[in-house]
Amino acid sequence: MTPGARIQAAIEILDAITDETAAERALTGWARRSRFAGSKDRAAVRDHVFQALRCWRSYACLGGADTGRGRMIGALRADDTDPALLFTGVGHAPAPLSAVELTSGTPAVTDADRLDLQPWLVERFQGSLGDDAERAAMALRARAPVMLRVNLRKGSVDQAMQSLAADEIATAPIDGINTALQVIDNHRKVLSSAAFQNGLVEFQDSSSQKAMQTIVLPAGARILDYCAGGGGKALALAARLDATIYAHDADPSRMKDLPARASRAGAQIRILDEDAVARAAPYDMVLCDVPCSGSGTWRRAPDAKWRLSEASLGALVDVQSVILDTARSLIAPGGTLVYATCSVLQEENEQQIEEFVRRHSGWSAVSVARLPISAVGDGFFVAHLLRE
Ligand SMILES: C[S@@+](CC[C@H](N)C(=O)[O-])C[C@H]1O[C@@H](n2cnc3c(N)ncnc32)[C@H](O)[C@@H]1O
Repeated sequence: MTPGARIQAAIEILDAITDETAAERALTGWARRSRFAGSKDRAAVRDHVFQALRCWRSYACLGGADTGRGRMIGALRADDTDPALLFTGVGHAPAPLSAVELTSGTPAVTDADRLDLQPWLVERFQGSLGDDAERAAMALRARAPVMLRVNLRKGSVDQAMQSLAADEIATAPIDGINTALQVIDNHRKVLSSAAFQNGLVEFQDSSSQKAMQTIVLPAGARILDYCAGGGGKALALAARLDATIYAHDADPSRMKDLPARASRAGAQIRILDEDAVARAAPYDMVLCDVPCSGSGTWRRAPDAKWRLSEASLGALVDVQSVILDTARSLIAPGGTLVYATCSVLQEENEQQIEEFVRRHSGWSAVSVARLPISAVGDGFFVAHLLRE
């Protein structure tokens, strides 16, 4: 496909997303209809679509229209590229710019347009992040880094870097996180690399790695990952701690890849259903990596930034507090409840912790940490609650 044809494909997919089709579904639908597109074409079209989703409002301003076409015109202008170079009408490229399109389009002015946030969320985002709000919102407008966690049970960071390099994947260590490697080049080769296949590396954002490193427990401790999902956090704990690790999720299908991931990593993780969770209680530590708005990770899943509503945020906050209250009863005296979100919003973070401590006597927050959205990590929140 020519660069222009890729833009035209992105325009069509963005229009489908505007019509309420989920981004992944719109991309898959296009790929299925476009057998002529090679893997590089598909990757390039996906990149266009995801970048336009990150900058949905500001690109529409720059392009002068709230449409897929307007957004792709805006995307090129944001990149200091003259859209006329690609909107040629030749082959499968988009039609040339009309007289109106040539003169319309202005830089974003309102906070919602400039920061690429929903208008109702701007104040809450600013209230939650204070002086960091502008920088954080801008960081969410750019592509996320690709991060790996080195499984130190399988080898050192140097060995991981060498093994990945042998598969033509360039990586760089991250200061202050002794397991994190940023993929600099060829990230699409990681899945088939020897280092990944042998369990020496796993995909995991550096903030999640850092948050899991705050958990220190003696050998033999019993840990429950209560919202295990794909098991990324449980695997990070298994790689560091000589503990017995259990995993549970209200939706067991979310854990379907966990046995294979654990076996690659050489880790033992026992999956428990709801009854088994209660039978195996109490635990020394229960990790609640709760469902959340994902606002710290919106550059990875940018459509979630536009799907969140005040009502759905409120429902998430309710689910989070129910999970906290349930997990509390599973913890042994002297044990810890670790609460984590990949959100930067106070109502999902500090406020949840304050309200939990207010609701339940005998519990105290012994540490609360916010990890910022940065060039090397997602926004993350982790709090340790001690059962006295
Ligand atoms: C943020 S994700 C977990 C991600 C996972 N820890 C990881 O590292 O890959 C939240 C998970 O919580 C699960 N969940 C939602 N409500 C729950 C509940 N009431 N009890 C337990 N798990 C729940 C969801 O199915 C989802 O898999």
